[in-house]
Amino acid sequence: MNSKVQDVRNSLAQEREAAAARRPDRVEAEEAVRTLLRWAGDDPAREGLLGTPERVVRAYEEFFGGYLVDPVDMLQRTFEETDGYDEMVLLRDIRFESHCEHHMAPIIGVAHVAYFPRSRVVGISKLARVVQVYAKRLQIQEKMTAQIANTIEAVLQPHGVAVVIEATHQCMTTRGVHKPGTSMVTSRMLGAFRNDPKTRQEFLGMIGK
Ligand SMILES: Nc1nc2c(ncn2[C@@H]2O[C@H](COP(=O)(O)OP(=O)(O)OP(=O)(O)O)[C@@H](O)[C@H]2O)c(=O)[nH]1
Ligand SMILES: [Zn+2]
Repeated sequence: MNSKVQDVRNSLAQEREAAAARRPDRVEAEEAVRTLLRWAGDDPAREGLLGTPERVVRAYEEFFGGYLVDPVDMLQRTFEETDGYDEMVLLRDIRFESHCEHHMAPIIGVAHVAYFPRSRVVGISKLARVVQVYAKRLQIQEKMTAQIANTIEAVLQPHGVAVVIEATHQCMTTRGVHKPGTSMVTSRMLGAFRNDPKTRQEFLGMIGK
């Protein structure tokens, strides 16, 4: 395993350990939901809300399940019999749901992920899985974009990686500044996508930009 991958792995393992140490138990988490229900002005003891803390805690396990998964593991199985395929591989319109770390409001959008294989290719679903792992955490879009690209680069060591994310932030559309219809676009280009304008153009053309 190369040292970049080892670095990514070590820091992820440390994050997971720290997260496990901080993690409250389920009873404590459910109590926190009751507190928020009272903060919203409602009565957690009324019939309709009795099961809500348990449901919210389960929903959180789903929304934030990405902390427990190692994205490096997902990219370990690669295939070498490609008959010399050395063009771009692009997975377009990977829909994702995330949550912003400022308001814990949904971020909903699509990611486009491309890479230029060196000698090995990865199962295409794994690119979508990497997006999903980083989405299922509290995020800002810039960081999520960089994490996806950096992980693919570190593990596959391709000639280049490009990630573009377009998303709607509900903290901007349903509260605060209230601007429905806005979307945020971020990109991270590495290797050939950063250095070669033609490659970058080809990629942007393929995702309709
Ligand atoms: N750069 C970036 N900003 C984000 C992202 N998600 C949410 N934000 C912004 O984070 C900022 C947090 O700003 P604050 O002023 O601390 O929070 P606030 O008082 O709730 O601000 P408003 O949303 O303007 O009401 C807001 O401008 C959000 O729009 C993201 O993924 N990237
Ligand atoms: Zn927000």
